[in-house]
Amino acid sequence: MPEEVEVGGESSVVVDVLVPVAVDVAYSYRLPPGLDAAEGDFVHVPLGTRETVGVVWSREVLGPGRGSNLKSVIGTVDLPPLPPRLRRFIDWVARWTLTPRGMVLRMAVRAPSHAGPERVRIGLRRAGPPPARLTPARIRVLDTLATLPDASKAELARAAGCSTGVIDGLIDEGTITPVVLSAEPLGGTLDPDFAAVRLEPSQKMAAGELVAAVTRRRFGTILLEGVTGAGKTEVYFEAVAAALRASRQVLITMPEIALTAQALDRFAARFGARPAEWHSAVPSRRRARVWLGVASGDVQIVIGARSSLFLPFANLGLIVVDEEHDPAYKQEDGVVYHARDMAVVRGRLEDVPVVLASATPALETRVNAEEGRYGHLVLAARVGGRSLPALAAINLRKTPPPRGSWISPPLAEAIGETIGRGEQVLLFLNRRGYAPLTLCRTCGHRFQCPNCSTWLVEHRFRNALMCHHCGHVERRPTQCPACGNADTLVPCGPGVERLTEEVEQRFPAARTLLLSSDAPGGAEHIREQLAAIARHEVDLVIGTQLVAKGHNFPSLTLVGVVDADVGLANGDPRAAERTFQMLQQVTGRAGRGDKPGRGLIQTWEPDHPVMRALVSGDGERFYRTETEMRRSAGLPPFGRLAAVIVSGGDRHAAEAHARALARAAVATIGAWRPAEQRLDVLGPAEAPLALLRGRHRFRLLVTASRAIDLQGFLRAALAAGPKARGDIRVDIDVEPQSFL
Ligand SMILES: Nc1ncnc2c1ncn2[C@@H]1O[C@H](COP(=O)(O)OP(=O)(O)OP(=O)(O)O)[C@@H](O)[C@H]1O
Ligand SMILES: [Zn+2]
Repeated sequence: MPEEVEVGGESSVVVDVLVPVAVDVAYSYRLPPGLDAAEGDFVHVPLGTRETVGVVWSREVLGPGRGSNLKSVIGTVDLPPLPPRLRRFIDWVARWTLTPRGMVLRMAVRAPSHAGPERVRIGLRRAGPPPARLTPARIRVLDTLATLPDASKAELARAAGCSTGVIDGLIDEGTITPVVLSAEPLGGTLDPDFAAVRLEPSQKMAAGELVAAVTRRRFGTILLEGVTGAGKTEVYFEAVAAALRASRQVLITMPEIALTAQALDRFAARFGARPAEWHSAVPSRRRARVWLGVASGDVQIVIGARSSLFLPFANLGLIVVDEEHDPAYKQEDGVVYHARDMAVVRGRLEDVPVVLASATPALETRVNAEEGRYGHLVLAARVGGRSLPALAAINLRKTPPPRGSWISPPLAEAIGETIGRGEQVLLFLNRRGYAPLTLCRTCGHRFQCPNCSTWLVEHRFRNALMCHHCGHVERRPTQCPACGNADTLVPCGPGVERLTEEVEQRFPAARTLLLSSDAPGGAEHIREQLAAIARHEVDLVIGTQLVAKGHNFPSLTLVGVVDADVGLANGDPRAAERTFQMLQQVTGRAGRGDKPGRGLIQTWEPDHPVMRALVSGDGERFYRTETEMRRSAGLPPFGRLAAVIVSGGDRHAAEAHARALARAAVATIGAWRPAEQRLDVLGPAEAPLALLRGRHRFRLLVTASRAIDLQGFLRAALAAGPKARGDIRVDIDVEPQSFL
């Protein structure tokens, strides 16, 4: 019984409990006699007519007679308390993003509610002699099983390229048998000295700085910038080793799930065991175990996607944000936050160093380093004396591809040469599917998404037209729905599927592989494919941005960028920076092994500053001009930006609300803008994606000097505006990365 509660029940303990729903306040509850809960504890509380689990955010003793009108806490929950630093982080993120605190809490506590035994896995093993009748499919299954022991039925069928029926037949004959496998361990003991690499002098210097930062145990952000293939990973692994030696936990974030998978293997090679993995594709029971292990300190290292920032580390010692420039670090739905920026905040609250690693840092990060807010370590050359790939532009105006194809003669020639030498080629096109647009040759009808203002993308393998924004799918008809003519529908423009078709026609002898995030089989399948590329079981890889970053394919010597202009056309202020980073990354996959590499960039605009910077290798100049442009326009990081997106099912209602909000915001400016400072409200304007998932969208943009309290202003402006009624929704995006 808590000591503050007198037996007579005169004074009482009141706790403020934050619940994981869309509210900002923590509700007050009375602790009934006999029950105690401290700050951070999980408790059952009544909420309206139901019961929910929340977290005690604060606790106080009230004088006699007070608090008696409050509802009581129902009971405590057997989970480790949420550490105070994580609670402060949740408060911070909520304030920064203008999200109700309960929503941020929800990201942090969703996992442990799924605790329980992990589902047993059933794997297959060879059990008896081959069957009397051996078909080609059966032989494939048995061969595949020899290399994939304990595979599940679905995995084996996919890897062997047959139906599960073939496997069932082999089970019936007793050749294969299913076995129950125990849950995978969370990760073995990591050994900081398991397989240390001999670092080169420049790596050694950088690693020394990082190790010193880990040993100091103080917050500080360090940009680790090194050209592609400079060996940055090995460098930050030294910092990880230092944290392990000091018995402190490490968080390494990756922008994409496919990258975490590859990182796990590399990690195991260096530290003797795999760290824990954390992202949406990890089964929920397993995620619950990781969450609990992180809270108890048993899990030493987590490699995860952005949501891993909200894990309850008991004893964090280091955060590494790999590929820190990657736009995928921005979460665009639910709580809208930038994981790289929030990693720096978490590091500050935990008082631990944060390492941002990239070959092409975000302009913001560069400026932070130049202005001394971040430390800056540079690896100027590739390891092992390897040279960076030689880059050249292919002017599509001068040497266009033949009609109906996408590979220009110079690129085709280079591909032929490279494969002829027994080396690998990567063709990069950042467009999923077969064709980005389908139209009727007779009447000009274009297939549009019924819910979004976008064209439907043809996916030929699935025989479907799909919307990449809302997931709408329809069958590709044989007749035009507008004019009724048969066989008049034509695909326009290339996607990776169409490019693959061309490649297979033009290089029939090459072993070709299409790597796309929407292929069936998910992360595990992609991991197998990446490994097959690294083992040189493939000559020609066609891929979207999935292959652009982080990977190390030793035999790859030619990267062809099929359409370098794709990302430049939209009105995004970061379009040039993004394109530069993406092309630098993808061409940086070439020449990482023993043979030198090259990159050929197909473009209609060879004189564009981005292409010039790439080809001349003068990234510095590009960054300088971009930085000056941002500075003179007052754009981030030299000014602040927030987008307010008003949406609703009814176009007029959404527009009217956006206008009223804009008026209220403009009327609020005066009170928030000190003399000499800039604070402006622009719009509303119809969003470029005017219709998304059936909702009409209008955007306001708020721009301000750095010194302005942008969040304070937004809060005041929203409070002064009309209440959102009906299905009208107002979403705030602080420091937007997307302007759609
Ligand atoms: N000191 C070293 N000695 C030998 N090999 C090394 C050394 N450092 C790194 N390597 C190897 O060089 C390759 C490239 O290193 P790494 O992947 O760390 O580069 P990176 O800078 O992270 O590249 P990117 O930014 O392009 O992903 C890897 O195969 C790595 O194992
Ligand atoms: Zn859609």
